Amino acid sequence: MKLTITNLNKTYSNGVRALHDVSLTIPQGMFGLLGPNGAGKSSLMRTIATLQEADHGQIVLEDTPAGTIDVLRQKHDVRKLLGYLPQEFGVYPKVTAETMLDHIASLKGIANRSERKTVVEALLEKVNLMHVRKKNLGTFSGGMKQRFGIAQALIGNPSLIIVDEPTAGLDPAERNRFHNLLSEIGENTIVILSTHIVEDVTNLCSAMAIINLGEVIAEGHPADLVADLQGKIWRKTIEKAELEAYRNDYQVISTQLKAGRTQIHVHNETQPLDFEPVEADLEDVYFSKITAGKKAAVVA
Ligand SMILES: Nc1ncnc2c1ncn2[C@@H]1O[C@H](COP(=O)(O)OP(=O)(O)OP(=O)(O)O)[C@@H](O)[C@H]1O
Repeated sequence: MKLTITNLNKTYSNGVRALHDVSLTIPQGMFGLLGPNGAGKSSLMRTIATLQEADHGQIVLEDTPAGTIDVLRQKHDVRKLLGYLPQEFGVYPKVTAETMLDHIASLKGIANRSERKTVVEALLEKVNLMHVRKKNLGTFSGGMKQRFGIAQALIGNPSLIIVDEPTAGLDPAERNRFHNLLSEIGENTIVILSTHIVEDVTNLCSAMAIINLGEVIAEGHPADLVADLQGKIWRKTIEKAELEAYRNDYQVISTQLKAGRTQIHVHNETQPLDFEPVEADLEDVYFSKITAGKKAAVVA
């Protein structure tokens, strides 16, 4: 399977251009869509999930059991293959996990009661919620709700799974548990993970894109994007008051407070005076792409 997005555009009625000529090729496996708040990630996820219309452009899902699917037109066919965990996943607080999953399974077309029971129990085991299956969803922690969310997304063995910012607000242990869960999802599946957390992509994704202000600003394998940046990231500890001057002279991609002083990373082809080299990581890739965009925006 392969998902190909071509020149997708969306401008909301208030004039916000959320997607601008977005073109992406998303292969099987875990794909990370990384971008800051407001970048357009949810708009793109909702469009792929057939929940909102694009103004123009194309999305095609190839090599599915049902052949090639035109996502923007064959919505019903997409929904049969789709598992979706939206950013705002509301749960009915007074319903138990087991009852809610059973209900969603029946909505997804599993009509046979005992088959539903088997499916629901297997999923509750998988997301480690079997012991709380009789508890009301309103009593669940953020992490438990997200694990419940992934359980409902997995009903019916979807081959296209979209999870929109699933780890925002989770503590490190829950995030780790969620990562393990996602990484267990089958290999014959496309999983699109939308996030603003670089670590999510570092840990999980074999392919990725960075989106900002509705545009794709980088695409590729995380390791290749990091390799492209090696030898171009430099570090220096400065006084906070000097920051503005450094910003004027260099592409400062990130700042970090260390023992009351400020450590900056800059992106530069050659070593600036008094800076030391840094081994680049995906965070440097992300910030160098995002700040390059910002600089261009300021100049324009
Ligand atoms: N229904 C809407 N009507 C008008 N503007 C919208 C609507 N939905 C989103 N936007 C705007 O479109 C832009 C992209 O929003 P979107 O939610 O797709 O971004 P995002 O990357 O998912 O960000 P976040 O992480 O904050 O959810 C933002 O400027 C947002 O305010």
